[in-house]
This record gives sequence, C-alpha cells and structure tokens, in this order.
Amino acid sequence: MAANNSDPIPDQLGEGGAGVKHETGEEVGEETSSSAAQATATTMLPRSSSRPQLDLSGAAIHGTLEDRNPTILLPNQSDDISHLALDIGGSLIKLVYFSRHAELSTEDKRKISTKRKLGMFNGGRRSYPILGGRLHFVKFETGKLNECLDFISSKQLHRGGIDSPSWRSGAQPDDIVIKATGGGAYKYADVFKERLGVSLEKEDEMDCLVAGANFLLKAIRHEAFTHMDGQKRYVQIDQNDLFPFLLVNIGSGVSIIKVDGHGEFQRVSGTNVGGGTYWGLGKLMTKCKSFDELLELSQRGDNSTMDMLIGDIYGGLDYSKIGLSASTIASSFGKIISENKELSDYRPEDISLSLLRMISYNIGQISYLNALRYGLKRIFFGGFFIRGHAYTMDTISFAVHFWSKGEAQAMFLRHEGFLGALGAFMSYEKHGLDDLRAHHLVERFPMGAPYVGGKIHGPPLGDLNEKISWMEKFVQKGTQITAPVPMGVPATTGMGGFERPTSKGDILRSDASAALNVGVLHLVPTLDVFPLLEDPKTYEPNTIDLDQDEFKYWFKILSDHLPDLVDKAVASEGGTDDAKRRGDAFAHAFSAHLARLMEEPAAYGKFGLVNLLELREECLREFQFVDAYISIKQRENEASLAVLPDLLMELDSMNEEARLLALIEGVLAANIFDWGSRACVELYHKGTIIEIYRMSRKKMQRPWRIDDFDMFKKRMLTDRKDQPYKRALLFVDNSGADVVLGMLPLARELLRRGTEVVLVANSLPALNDVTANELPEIIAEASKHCSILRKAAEAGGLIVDAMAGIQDDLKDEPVSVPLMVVENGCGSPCIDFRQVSSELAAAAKDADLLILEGMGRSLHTNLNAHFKCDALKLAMVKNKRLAEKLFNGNIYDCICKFEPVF
Ligand SMILES: Nc1ncnc2c1ncn2[C@@H]1O[C@H](COP(=O)(O)OP(=O)(O)O)[C@@H](O)[C@H]1O
Ligand SMILES: CC(C)(COP(=O)(O)O)[C@@H](O)C(=O)NCCC(=O)O
Ligand SMILES: [Mn+2]
Repeated sequence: MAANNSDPIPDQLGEGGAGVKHETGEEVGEETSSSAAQATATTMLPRSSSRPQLDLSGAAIHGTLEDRNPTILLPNQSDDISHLALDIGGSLIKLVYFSRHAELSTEDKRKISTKRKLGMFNGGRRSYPILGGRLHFVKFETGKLNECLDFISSKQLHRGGIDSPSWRSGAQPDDIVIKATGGGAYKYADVFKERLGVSLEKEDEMDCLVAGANFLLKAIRHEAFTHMDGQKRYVQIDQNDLFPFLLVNIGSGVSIIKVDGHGEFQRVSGTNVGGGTYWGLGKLMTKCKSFDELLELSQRGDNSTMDMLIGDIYGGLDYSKIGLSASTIASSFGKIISENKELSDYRPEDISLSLLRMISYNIGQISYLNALRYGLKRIFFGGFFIRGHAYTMDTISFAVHFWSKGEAQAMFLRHEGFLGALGAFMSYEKHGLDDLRAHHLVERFPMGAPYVGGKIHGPPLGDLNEKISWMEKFVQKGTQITAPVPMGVPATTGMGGFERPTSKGDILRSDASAALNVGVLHLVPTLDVFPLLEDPKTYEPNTIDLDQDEFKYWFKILSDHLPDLVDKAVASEGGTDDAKRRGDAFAHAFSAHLARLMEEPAAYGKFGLVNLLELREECLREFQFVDAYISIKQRENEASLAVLPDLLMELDSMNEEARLLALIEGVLAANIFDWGSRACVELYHKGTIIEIYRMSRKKMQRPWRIDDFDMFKKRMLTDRKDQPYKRALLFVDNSGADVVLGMLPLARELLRRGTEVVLVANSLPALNDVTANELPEIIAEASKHCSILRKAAEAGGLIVDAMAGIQDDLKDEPVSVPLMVVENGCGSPCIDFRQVSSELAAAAKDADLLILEGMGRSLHTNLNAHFKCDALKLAMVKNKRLAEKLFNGNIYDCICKFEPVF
C-alpha cells in the first residue's frame, strides 16, 4: 500500500461502538471532577518535518547477535534510494544492503482517537510505520568477485531490489551510483561498470570505519562486549563517555585509529601483520582450503611443539627476575630452529595455533602501546580476522590486559567485519543517523536471512515456504556445525608472563551457522523510553538474571510447553496441513534458539526473561501464527462479560472501603487465568471459568505475600481523598476474567473518582494477554451494563454512538473523565520500559498513578523498577520456583506492592 502522507483524521469515527445501549441506572460518583474531564494532554511528539533521504529512524538488528553481523531493519525507509554499499577489501567484500517491505499503516480508529486525545496528531504529517526494511550484511571472498556480482544482480540490489519501482519499470541502471570503500572500490570499479552498469562512488576507508563503529556504538544496545576467559560480557556504552577510544580494525592488515568524536579521528598506526598474514601463512603451511578450516584446526593445537618457551631456554625454570613464567612464549616458532624436522613433521593444528597466538598477541601488544601513547582506556577491535572466535578474542584481551596491567580494556563488536561497509552505507545521508538511539532498536530473532555470499544465500525475505525449508535444512546443518570441537589441552603454553587464555573457542560457529540469522536489529522510531522511569540509565527490566542455572530451568519450562503451544497455534490457523508444517517449523526454530542459548546464554546479547518470552512470540509470528490463543481469549471474554453485571452490582452494594479491598482482591484473584503457567493450565481442567474465579477469590487471604493495601487505601480514601489521581495508567495483562472481572472494575472505580484511566495493553498478542486492539470491543460490551464505563469510554473516543439523537438526550449528564486505550509497543508477556510505544510515552506525561498487573509485567520484570509517580504492582505468583526465589513464598501467593512518591 502506498504511504499515506496526509494523516487524515476522520471527524466521524464511525461505527466503533455500534449498538451501545445507554443506561441510566448508575450515577457517576460525586468525586468526578469536570476539570479532570478535560482529558487531553497537549504534548506533541517531536517529529522532524523533513525526513532524511535515508530514514534510519527505528533501525533494528536482523542477524544473529552472537554472530557478529546481524542484519539491521529500517522500518521507515520509504524513499527510493540506492540500497547498497560495499567495502571491497583485500580478502573479503562486504555488502550492506537494504531490503524494504511494504507495511500497512496500522492506524485504526482506536489509535486515531486516542492519539487525538493525547495531542499526538499534527495533521499533514504521516504517521509511522509506513514502509519498513532491513539492513542486511553479506560477505564474499574478494577472489570470488563474480559471485558477489551475481548476488547483486540476482537480487537487483543496485536497482533498489526486485521490489523497487525502478526495477519494475525496467529503468536502466546506467546512472546508478553505489557507495563503495576499500581498495577494491578503485581496483574493481571497471568491473562493476561493465557487469552491472553502475558507478562506484568512493568513500574514504577510514571515514567509513569510524562512521560504522560510531553508529554501532551509539545505536545498538548490545553491540560491544568484552571477552575474557571464555566469558562474553556485553557493555552498555554511555554516549557521554564514549570518546576518545582506539579503534583497531584487523582485516588483511591492521589499522589503528584514535577516534575523538563523530567524524573526528586520526589513523595513528597500523601493522602489516594482520588477518592476511595468519590466513596466508596458515594456508601455505597447513594446506587448509578455507580460513575457517584453519581457525578450527587451531582449536585442537598445542603450540608448545613449535614455540620456544621461557622454560625451553631456562631448563624448565621461570625467568622470575623479569616476571616471565616457564610457559611464556619466548619466541614464536623458535623451537623449530633446533629441531631437524620438515614442515610435514609438524601437526597443522599446532602450526595454526602458533600462528594465531603470534599474530593475536602482537596485535594486542601494538594496540596497547598505541592506547598508552594517547592515554586511551578503551580499545575496540573490529575486522573479520576476529571472526567471533573466542580464543582470538581471549588472546587479544589477555595481551591488552597484561601489558596495560588492567588499565586498558579490549572490546569487540558484533558487527566486527562490517564497519567499513556500514559507514559507506551511512554516507548516503549522514544526518539520518543523528536521531537514532538505542531505544529505537529492537532485537528480533528471525530465522533465515542471507549473511554470507557464495552458496548459502538464504531464502528471499518474506517467502515463508522457502524460509521454512531453508530453516529446516539449516537446523540440520547447524547442529553438525555447532557441535563442540574436542580440545587437546596443551599444558605448557603461555606468553608474556601471564597464563594462556583458558578458552580455545571450543565452538567455531561457521559462516553457515551465522547464516541462521536468529537475531536481528529492527529500527523502530515509534519507540520511546518510558518517561516515568525514575532513572532509565540504571533501569533493569529483569528481576532475576537469566544465568546458566536459571536458563536451564526455563529451557525445561518452555520445552515442556512447546507441544501444547504448537497444537494451539496450529488449531488457531484452522489445523490445515500448511498450519501443521508451519507449526513444525516454529517448534524447530524455537528449539534451535533454546539449544543455542543453553549452550551460551549470552549468545544473543544480554538476554533476560523478557527477551526469552518475547522470542517465543516472535518465533510464532515469524511462521505467521497471528494469535495462538485467540479462541481461548474469546471464550473467556464472553464468559466473564456474562457475569460482569452481577459483579458490578455486588461491588456497588459495598461501602467504599470494602469495595476498594474487593476490587484489589478481584484483580489478584482473576490473575489466575494465565495460559503461560503450567500450574494454572492444570487447574482449568477442574472447573468452569467462573468456578475457578470464585474459588480463587475465596482463597484470597490477607496479609498477602507483599501487602501494601492499607497504604494504598489510605492514599485513596483518607490522605488525599479530595485530590484523586489525575491520570492512571493501568497495564493490563490477560484476557477474560483477568481484564473483565479484575482490571475493568478497578478502572471503573478510578473513573468514578475522577481519575482519567488509560488501559495499556500489548500491541501484539502474547499468550492469552489482551491486546490494545481487542480492548475497545470488550469495553463496548462491558459498557452495555455500566454507564460509568460507557460515558468514560465515549469521552475517551472508544465508543462513538452513531445516533446523535441519543447524545442529545444525554446532554445534561455530567461529563465523564475519559477511559482510553493505548498500546504498549510490545508483543511479550513482560515489559521493558526502555522501549515502549510513543503513544504510551505520550499518555504517561500526565499520569500520576501506574498500576502494573500480572506476573510478567510486575514480577518477572519491574518488581524492582522505580517510577517518578505512584506505582501499584499487583500479581498472583503462579510459579512455585519464582515464589520461593523472590519471597520465600508459595505458589498462588499474591503481591500488592504500593510505591508512592511522597
Ligand atoms: N571466510 C573468510 N575468508 C577469508 N578470510 C577470512 C574469512 N573469515 C575471516 N577472515 C579473516 O579476515 C581477514 C579479512 O578481514 P576484513 O575485515 O574483511 O579485511 P579486508 O577488508 O582487508 O578484506 C582475512 O585476512 C582473514 O584473516
Ligand atoms: C508467562 C507468564 C509470565 C505470564 O504470566 P502473567 O503475566 O499473565 O501473569 C507466566 O505464566 C509464567 O511465568 N509462566 C511460566 C512458568 C510456569 O509455567 O509456571
Ligand atoms: Mn499474561
């Protein structure tokens, strides 16, 4: 669909609440304040009026995280620009290209109305997202330039991709100019002109390296990491504390650049002993046919058979006077001199390891010396020599750490080899980068996107069929490739007076394995940091760290849940053969992710439960399961709506105090309807929805495990009775009883007290969570039995009565504060407040109360989060282990945590 640039805001919102009956049986509470009823915030979202040619707003990674070069998604790129940039190096050609995919604008009536209420429309400008796309990263060996040209040609990348208008109109590419960097941009310019008809516009290599590195460090949350003793640790870079740093790009040769800012840098040194040296000498000495083969050999090597160690010179003793241990390498390959052996007498494994150590230590040492020269503490290493190889990174880190006595730190980048190509890509329109922040980037983990050139190109994006079979093939291949490589542990190696690195990179993920683009970076400009977070810098969504032990537990939980989930997903798509095939592919894909994470929990960046639970939902979406729990949700909504009138009557017969308690109890009790909890799902076989709800209510016994109810009651009914909250954001959780019998009655109570209520719900389905799109219908139904809800929903634009006559009849009724719905920007059972929808961020500006409901949003995540306004966290703990771990409590304990800001 074509982009709609004009944001037409219909004056008539049409039939959104058709058929709503007006009732007169209820009075809006006397506390209703009419000023509170003027519910529109005036906040306007900052939007640039002119958009960059290359719209990087909302970029996101698409590629394995562990795999160094995830593809990046640009959801808002809409102009017809050149979509390809190249870095043609001495060894490898790196391509960064943009593939776009049309995305229908998802502006529905609810959103339009809410945005208008929140003051978020500025007519005439288009809303996001319009067109999306991803940045892909692909590499080829420079010696196989033809493969690269074929690849570009087959995907018509030089003409903006096969879907581009220029391609469809059959336009000739004669005047197409592609940005390129690296020596090959000069050397092969003629070949590109001849074969593809395009001109290469040369960009300076150093400019590009620096621009690429700066972009990655600024915009991608888990781009940089340290690697010591086999342990990868992601480092969140503080932009205010980034410069200056040393950038060491280890390609064929090595460039050492001091970076002082954006576009401010100096190439301070370099060395000709680099990746080309390792691969060149290695090829000569071992007869290896590929770089990966050589690297893999090193993992089984023992360099003490070749390297002369201090112990060899000192008769097995340390040279302790100058701090060198017996196992220190005194001279790389030095032992060979005294031996009467031929090359063939040495093990290729040992040769490869000696070479790798020699070169890595040397680069580490030169880098350290340059860091020392300029007083720099941080050294970022890029270039394809590193190849995500644990031992190489450990070796470099050890050298930097040892020589600097811990003063300097070596860091690595996931997109290690693509800095130059990325920089060239960015040079199309440099200012496109300026607005991009880490919160615009969301990690996604799709299966299947091209990464390496040559034979494995991956399926065309969006072609589900190809994706499924490619993924199945990959899973088979990936398992072979990623099997641990047995390690011989050489006891006597070492260098420079410090112990040898412990990690030898027991697993070498091959390029093919990296082609399983399980992690991807999406750029989403509509995401914002939640403005009510007390301190976004220290905010950590996850309550418990997903370490190896914790991951093991979740591995089992999620694996056990998988067959049932697949059944539900397949049924939700009609149970067809196609759905079954997709169901299998989903199960494969998700299991492959779990297996990978089990192997290395840090494989996909710093990964918490919030990410893990979202990963499952993302996997479902990838195989086009729109909403696995749809029928369960509908059934539970209907059953709950049927008993809502009785519940409301019962509540209305109570005094204020009893009612508030009953409401909170009701929320906690109804949170039992959670299809993500094994224990709860077992309960559902034992009774109807209403029976379970009643049983759950009956069991509510105070004090709850955390019980701040009295404090909340005091705030509501005593201390500031005359000052109701102005706006409450209610983060709702599950469909059915949870939202209908729990949260809606609570919302109603707030509304009748004059508090505007914004129901915040998921943008996308996750388990049985209610979504923002589903809420208006539920509210419309509930409103049939409740005039408080009805008037508030009308005031909030959720229900529009088409019959103007009825509106006239109601003219004299008090105006209600509005009830609104906003989406949270997530499709997970948890919430990460660093990345929420701009709609929610806008709604938050005037809020003075947050109510987080459910285990995902208020226990797994955000239990320890602090906000700038009062917060109430309500949940039933439906998992035994979590209850024990967090509170030394029991399953079905309840939490009512009130955190007022005084
Ligand atoms: N598949 C591969 N083929 C060749 N070299 C590789 C491969 N993977 C990693 N390398 C290493 O990466 C180096 C090239 O790194 P790169 O950053 O692409 O530099 P350049 O721009 O000089 O080609 C090679 O010299 C080699 O050490
Ligand atoms: C996925 C959930 C966080 C959803 O809980 P909710 O937010 O709906 O209260 C929860 O069901 C959960 O942690 N389940 C997995 C553990 C289990 O089966 O006990
Ligand atoms: Mn839920």
